[in-house]
Amino acid sequence: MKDSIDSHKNKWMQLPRNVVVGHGVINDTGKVCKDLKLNGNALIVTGETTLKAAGKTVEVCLEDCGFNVDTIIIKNPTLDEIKEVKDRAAGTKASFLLGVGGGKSIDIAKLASTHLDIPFVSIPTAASHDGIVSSRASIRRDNKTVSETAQTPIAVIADTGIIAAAPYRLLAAGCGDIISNYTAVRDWELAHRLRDEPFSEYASIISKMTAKILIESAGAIKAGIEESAWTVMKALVASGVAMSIAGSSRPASGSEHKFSHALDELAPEPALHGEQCGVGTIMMMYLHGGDWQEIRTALETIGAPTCAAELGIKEEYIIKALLHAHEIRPERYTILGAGLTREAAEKVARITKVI
Ligand SMILES: NC(=O)c1ccc[n+]([C@@H]2O[C@H](COP(=O)([O-])OP(=O)(O)OC[C@H]3O[C@@H](n4cnc5c(N)ncnc54)[C@H](O)[C@@H]3O)[C@@H](O)[C@H]2O)c1
Ligand SMILES: O=P(O)(O)OC[C@@H](O)CO
Ligand SMILES: [Zn+2]
Repeated sequence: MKDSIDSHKNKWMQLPRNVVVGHGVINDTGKVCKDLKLNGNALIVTGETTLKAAGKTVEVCLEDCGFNVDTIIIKNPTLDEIKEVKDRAAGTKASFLLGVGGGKSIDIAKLASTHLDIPFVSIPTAASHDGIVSSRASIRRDNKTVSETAQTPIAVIADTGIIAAAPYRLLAAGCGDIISNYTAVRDWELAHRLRDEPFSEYASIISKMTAKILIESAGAIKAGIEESAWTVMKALVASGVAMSIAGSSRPASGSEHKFSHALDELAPEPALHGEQCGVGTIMMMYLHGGDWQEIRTALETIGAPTCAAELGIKEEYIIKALLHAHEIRPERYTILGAGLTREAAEKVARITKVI
């Protein structure tokens, strides 16, 4: 039989099996793991703060359900720390990992479990990033941020009580990470048109719609309100699913993420990932000729930073990051093209009131 073009098509999409969101659901961690037929030894990957916020509770829940539990404290998603987690998991014969914390704990657990070929459960303690369900891990390699393919968590347990009690700055940062989908999709469309890059209509629509719903809900996102944690968590899950459908971070990461990654490399004290991406979105939307004021107003309404001073980053680093952003993942084509001139970088930052 003659092969048709369609018979060559092959796509592998990974999505989580259980997504459990709600007040107090952290107490169901053991039950969720049993439901997934996980057993044996568990390794919790968490940070110092998030151990107190949720890691200890996860430990107790798992032990109550008969699991042997070990915990490792991590700081940054570097190759060294990922190796430490893998060695510890091998030493304790862990049969699954749990990432409990912000984006860094989750990315480390995600990538280490992928390398070990064991399942991983994602337990976010803050709605600060959209890596909660994605099949990507953003890690540091030679002081550069790289995006690696990783497995999707087998389950997500998002306790809105814990997330709402976390510092509000984290929730506002998560909104910045979602709003950045607007420019990420515009960049992707551009790369599709100019470079014939593969493009997923479904992933792009989910990604844009998620940002749109969040912008429309901006006025209702407030500190200490659990409903706000729900709204942002739903958006982060949807954005992660868009990345899993695309099989890349393209629907959620474009020129604004390059700007944020450049700040991570250049600024002495970078701000939160989502905060930097939000500010980057204002400027990249200006470059795209879109409604950058809408982005700025939404971030302002939410209480997320919109300028260098609010990020706590000196203006010179904003310009440096704009000048170097295109060098980050050069294979990912965006509106930054081959780079901005200093004059253009200063102009975009001034017009959009970032500096
Ligand atoms: N894999 C992906 O698809 C993806 C998507 C978006 C972001 N990321 C990555 O995620 C990271 C950003 O995530 P992040 O902003 O959460 O960073 P993070 O993990 O460093 O967390 C930020 C801070 O919040 C604190 N924190 C978290 N929960 C808390 C709580 N309940 N109470 C008090 N403090 C709490 C942490 O201790 C930390 O100091 C970056 O490395 C970024 O590249 C990955
Ligand atoms: O691939 P990167 O640029 O790390 O992006 C992943 C994530 O930050 C998207 O919100
Ligand atoms: Zn991001």
